[in-house]
Amino acid sequence: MSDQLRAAARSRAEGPAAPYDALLLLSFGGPEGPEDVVPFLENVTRGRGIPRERLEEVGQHYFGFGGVSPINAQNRALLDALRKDFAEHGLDLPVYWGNRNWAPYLTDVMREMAADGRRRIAVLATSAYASYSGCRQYRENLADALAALVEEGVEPPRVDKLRHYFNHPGFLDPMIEGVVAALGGLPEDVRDGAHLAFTTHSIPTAAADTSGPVEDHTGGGEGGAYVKQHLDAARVIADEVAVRTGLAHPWQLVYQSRSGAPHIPWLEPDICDHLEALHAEGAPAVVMVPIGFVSDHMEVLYDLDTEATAKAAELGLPVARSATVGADPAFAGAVRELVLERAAKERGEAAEECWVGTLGQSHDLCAAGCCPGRTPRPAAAGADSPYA
Ligand SMILES: CC1=C(CCC(=O)O)c2cc3nc(cc4[nH]c(cc5[nH]c(cc1n2)c(C)c5CCC(=O)O)c(CCC(=O)O)c4C)C(CCC(=O)O)=C3C
Ligand SMILES: [Fe+2]
Repeated sequence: MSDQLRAAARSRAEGPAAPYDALLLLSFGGPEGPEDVVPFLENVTRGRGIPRERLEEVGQHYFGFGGVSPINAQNRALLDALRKDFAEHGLDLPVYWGNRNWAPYLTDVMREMAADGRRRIAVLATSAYASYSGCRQYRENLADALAALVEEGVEPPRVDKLRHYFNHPGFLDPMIEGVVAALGGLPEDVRDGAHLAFTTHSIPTAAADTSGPVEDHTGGGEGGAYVKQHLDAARVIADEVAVRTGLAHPWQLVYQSRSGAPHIPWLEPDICDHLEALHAEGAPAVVMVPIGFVSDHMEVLYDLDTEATAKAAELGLPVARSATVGADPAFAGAVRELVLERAAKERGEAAEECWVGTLGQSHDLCAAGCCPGRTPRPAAAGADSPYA
């Protein structure tokens, strides 16, 4: 009997997600009250050289929201959406949730999964693009969690990280809808001339240059896979919005939420400087499109909805901010497709590719040297993983 036949039989017997027996939603985490803010920021910035003043400033963003980050509520809503979508599609796959920087902590959830008998886990990170912060750092966190289990004498489950989904239609469709809706919410006299400002997290240009697989690395701050992937997603959204509205809105990729020391170059321009420049050249309105983020967390609610929106008001420039995917059913469906696609491949079956834009389907397994950190550390779920 061919391997292909055997795999198909196994999928029928064990379910379409086989060999996976669980999905783990892996996210950033955030404080749930004022007393959590400082320890959370210490978790995030341990050993990362963020200036004290920047930390105090960011702490104020959280205190301004009662010390509660919106990110955990967003992830709970996504968990519900995933469970609902899986149930509706007859996919019997338990979904767990763990974070890098706050409870429920990844290591605790991994221990719980092992105790529940989960042996082969598909991992969805709440970051759609390649970069150290958005990919390898999560893989290092997975390695740390597996190491903790080994230390405790627990057999570590196998973890596979699902591919980057920046160019998956289920990630882009809700944002296309969102931009069309945001344009519709602008005053009629400025709507047609509105610019689209696609925005994402700034990262050090050195990290951008070495983002993605080694063959995508660039020099001189040109941006590597991180910038390329964002440009690809932005172009798909802008083109589709043009089809939907019948107007080609001018667009640009810009950055936000810079931290780090001022003498270290980070990706620019900043969204606030961009709003100023657009205003100076006579743009009548701007839609800020947070393509770099999966949900309405603090980077979106503070840096865009509070800070950049205040900047625009000061300039007298009408702005709107379009929706992130959050718990949109289309995104939940995309996650299901990503799990089933990878499961099929792991069974040795052919899986249909699903992507839009020009870059093609992202790799399943990060090769050695992908998105390196400043100091080499063990990372799971990649070709250089010390785990099975
Ligand atoms: C690429 C990227 C994403 C997108 C991909 C992804 O989502 O993973 C992201 C997401 C997020 N970043 C977040 C929060 C923070 N990020 C910080 C610091 C940093 N982020 C960086 C990069 C990214 N960050 C970098 C290079 C630093 C410098 C320090 C370092 O090199 O590690 C700091 C320290 C203070 C500051 O300087 O801002 C905080 C508090 C939250 C939670 C929000 C909430 O609570 O709702 C989320 C989702
Ligand atoms: Fe961040």
